[in-house]
Amino acid sequence: MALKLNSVLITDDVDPKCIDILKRNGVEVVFNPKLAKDKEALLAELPRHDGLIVRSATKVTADVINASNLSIIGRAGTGTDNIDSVAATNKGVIVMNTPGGNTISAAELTCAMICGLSRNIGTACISMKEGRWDRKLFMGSELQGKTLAVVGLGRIGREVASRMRSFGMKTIGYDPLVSAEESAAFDVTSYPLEELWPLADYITVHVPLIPPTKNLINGSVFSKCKKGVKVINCARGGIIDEVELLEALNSGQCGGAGLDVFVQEPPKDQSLVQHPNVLATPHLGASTTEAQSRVAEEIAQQFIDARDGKSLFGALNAKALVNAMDPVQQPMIELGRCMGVMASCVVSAPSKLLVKASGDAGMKTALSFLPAAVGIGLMKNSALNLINAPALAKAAGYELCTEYVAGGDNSVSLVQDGVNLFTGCVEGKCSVLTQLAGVPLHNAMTLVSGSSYIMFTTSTKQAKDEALITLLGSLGSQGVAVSSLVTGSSETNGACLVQLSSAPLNTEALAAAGIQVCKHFVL
Ligand SMILES: O=C(O)[C@H](O)COP(=O)(O)O
Repeated sequence: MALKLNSVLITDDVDPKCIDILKRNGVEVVFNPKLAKDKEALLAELPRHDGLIVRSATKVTADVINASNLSIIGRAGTGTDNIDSVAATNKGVIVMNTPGGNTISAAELTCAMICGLSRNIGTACISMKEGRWDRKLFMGSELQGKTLAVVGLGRIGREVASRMRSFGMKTIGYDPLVSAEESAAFDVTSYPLEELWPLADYITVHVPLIPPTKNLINGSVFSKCKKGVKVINCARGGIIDEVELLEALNSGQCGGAGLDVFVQEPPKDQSLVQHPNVLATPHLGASTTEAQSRVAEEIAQQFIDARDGKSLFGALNAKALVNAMDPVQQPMIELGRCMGVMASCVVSAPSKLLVKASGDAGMKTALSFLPAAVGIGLMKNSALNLINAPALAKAAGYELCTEYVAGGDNSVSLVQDGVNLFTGCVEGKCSVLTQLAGVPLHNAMTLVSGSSYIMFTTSTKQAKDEALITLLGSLGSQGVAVSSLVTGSSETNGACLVQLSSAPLNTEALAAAGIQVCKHFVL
C-alpha cells in the first residue's frame, strides 16, 4: 500500500540532508522555515503538498491539518505535542517521528545540566564574565554517592542513568510501562512515585507531556522531597509546574533547576530564567550536529519507505496500516471492505460487530487491519482510510471487536449478537465453509470491485431458500446472469449474496416479484 508523496513542505530548520534525500527520490521539496511563525502563509502553501516535515516550532493544529491534503506529517525529532494527532488521525493522515535520532544528545544535555547544577557552573561563569572572582560564593557538592531519580525510563532516561552512574550516583526511577525487573536489569531501582520523591537528591524527567504528566512535579511533590532537591527538565515544558517550582526555589526547598524547556517558548515571563539557581538553555536538547543530521536523514528515508510501501517505521497513529502494507494483504483489505459494504445493508448504528478471523497466523495478523477495512465499507465514506476508519466508525456508533480462532479455514466472519451475518475469504484461501449451502466460498466470495451484487437476509433459513429461488427465476426472466452466489444461514436467519455478471438490475420488477432485496449495491 503505497502513499502519495509527490511534494513535501518543510517548515522548520532541518539539516539539508533531509531535502537531498527527498529530492534524490523524486520528491519535490519546498523548504520555508518562515512558515513556522506565519500561519496565514502556512495555510496558503500547505494544500499543494502531500507531506509536511516539522520540528517543534511549527504548530500543526487541527485547522492546519483540516485545511490540507496531507497524507503524512513527519517530526524530525521525538516530541509530537506540537502536532494535533487526533485531528490527523481523524483526517486519515499518518503522524511519524524519528524516535531514536536525538536520544544521545538529549541525554548528554541532561547530564551536563546535572553537572552544571552540582558545581554552579552557569552562575559562576556569568560572575566571572562580570569581572568577579567569587570562589566562596560557588561552593558545590559532589555527585558521587548522591541519588538520581529518573522519571521515565525510555531511551533517554536509560542513557542518562547509565552515564550518571559513572559519576558514582545511585540511580532510581519510575516508569508505568517498565517493570521493576526490567529496570533492575539496567541498574535502575524502581519505586512508586510517592516513595521515589523523598529518596532523590536530583530528579530528572524524561516523559512526554500528556495529561497524566502535566505538572507532575508540583508544590506537593516538592514538599515530599529532601530540602534542596535539584530538578532537571530537558523533556517538555509543563511537566514541572513552573509557578510552584519558582516558589520552591525561593523557599530553598528546591536547590536548583536545570531547564531546557518551558511552557511558553520563548518564555515571556523571565522569573524562572533569571532565578540565580536556575541553569537555563533555549530548548537545545536535540541541537547538536549529530542529532540534527540523524533525524533529518531518518525522517526523509522514513517518508520514502512509506511512499514505496516498504515500511511505516516511526508511524504513531497507523497501527492498522503497518500490517496492511504487505501487498499479499490487499485482497484481505478488499474482503473486509466488501463485508462492511454488505453489512451496511443490514446493520445501523449503534451496533456492535465482531470481526472473527479463523485460520493460520496470517489471519491473526489480518485482524490488526480488518476492523478498519470493515469500517471503510460500513460507512461508505470516500474520505475514510485504514487510519481514520476505526476512530470515525466508533464515533458513528459502530463498535468493531475482534476474535481470532486458530486453525479453521482462513475465513473472516462478521457476527452481530451471536448471529453470523457473512463469512468470506480471499480467493484460494478457503475450501468450503460449512455453514454455507454447498457453495465453494473461494469462488463465490471472489469479490471484484465494480461488480453488481444483490444482498438479502431473511428471518429463517427456509425463507432464504425460497426467496433465492424466486430471485434467480426473476433474474433469469430479466436476462440477468448470475456469476456467483453465496448463501449462508444460521438457526435463526438466512443471508444471500448474489453476484451478477451484468448490471443494471430492475429492482422494480424484483419488488413486483415479491423479493425482499435489502440492497442492490456495487462494491
Ligand atoms: O522532541 C524533540 O525531538 C526535542 O525536544 C527537540 O526538539 P527540536 O527538534 O525542536 O529541537
